[in-house]
Amino acid sequence: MTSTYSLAVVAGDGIGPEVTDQALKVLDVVAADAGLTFDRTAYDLGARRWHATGETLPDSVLEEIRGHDAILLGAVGDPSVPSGVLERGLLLRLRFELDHYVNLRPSKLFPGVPTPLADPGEIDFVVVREGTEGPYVGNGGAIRVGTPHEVATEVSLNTAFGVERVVRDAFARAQARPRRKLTLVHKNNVLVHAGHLWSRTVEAVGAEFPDVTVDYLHVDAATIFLATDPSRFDVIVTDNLFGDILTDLAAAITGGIGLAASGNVNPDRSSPSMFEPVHGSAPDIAGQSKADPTAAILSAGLLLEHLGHAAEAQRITAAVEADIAARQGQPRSTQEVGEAIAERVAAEVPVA
Ligand SMILES: NC(=O)C1=CN([C@@H]2O[C@H](COP(=O)(O)OP(=O)(O)OC[C@H]3O[C@@H](n4cnc5c(N)ncnc54)[C@H](O)[C@@H]3O)[C@@H](O)[C@H]2O)C=CC1
Ligand SMILES: CC(C)CC(=O)C(=O)O
Ligand SMILES: [Mg+2]
Repeated sequence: MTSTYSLAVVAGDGIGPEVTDQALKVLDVVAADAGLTFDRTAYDLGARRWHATGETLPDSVLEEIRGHDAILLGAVGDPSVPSGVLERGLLLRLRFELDHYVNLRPSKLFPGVPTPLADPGEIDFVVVREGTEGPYVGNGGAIRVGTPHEVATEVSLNTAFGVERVVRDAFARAQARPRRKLTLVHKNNVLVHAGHLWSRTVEAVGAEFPDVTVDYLHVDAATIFLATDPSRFDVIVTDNLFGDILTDLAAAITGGIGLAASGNVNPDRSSPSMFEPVHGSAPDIAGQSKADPTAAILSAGLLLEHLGHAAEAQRITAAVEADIAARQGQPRSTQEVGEAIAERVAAEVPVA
């Protein structure tokens, strides 16, 4: 198995660099024990570069990044930059250009984690969010801007090809899990064109996975069940926008946004997959060492798993789980949390 990987690091804005530093610290410990090498290239992309050059993601940089084995991203977006410039021009461009059509967002309630739910039950599900289509493709426009007669559209794009490939991925993931259950979340009572495409696709692909139980929820009802009965979920497959919203809620019920990891996966491996926390750049706490780096650290674990190092990924999960169990609510800095998790990983017996 390959033991040297090239890793593109896009730390980004706000708390992005703070949490990414800690993720790299933990990754280095695991890598050293496992005999893995990550040749890292840091990319200066985000608000600073935009202010200095007007660039979000130059083509040449995109091509360089494309040549790596994987990408670790912090977060993107800054109040000094018009909303959408970096989110669309950098983050979404990476996801679209690198064909990250599976946005994988696991949610697990670790023992000892405070949750706002009185009776959470066992929470362990994964959201498979479509990553390259939906309302995020920029299929819209505006006329008569700034007038009382302004008209703005943002049309959701859903293709049979795009829906089928992500649904197929979600079924495969459901089949590999003990409960083998897949829930389609959409709004097919109102968004009938896109919704019916999703429903028909789930029905057709589902015929190839007879041992996976399938159900359906409208997205509004899904939010109810995430708050009242989250243990009913195993694999959720949904579109780009619904998945974005549902996974912030999923984070909130499983200990908070500081714990939620994600992978922007290209299952075909035709380009590098990108791993990042679910959260954003959190300008309200940036530069204060208050950010929880756990989500970034767990995202590095997802990166290891994607590269075929499941045992090493599990070492990170175990160290995080132990750290969370030991948290007594006392405030710790970003660096302290990262250091504590790195120490726990180092103290574990490495897998032979
Ligand atoms: N993947 C990405 O790069 C994303 C970027 N964004 C961008 O980030 C900027 C801020 O967006 P918001 O809507 O405020 O979402 P956000 O996720 O950055 O912050 C929401 C709330 O969660 C808190 N928070 C986030 N991460 C945390 C952490 N690791 N530890 C402790 N608290 C944490 C923040 O302090 C804030 O109160 C915007 O420019 C937005 O477009 C938002 C989401 C994802
Ligand atoms: C900033 C958005 C483009 C992304 C987002 O909120 C997310 O992927 O969770
Ligand atoms: Mg989001």
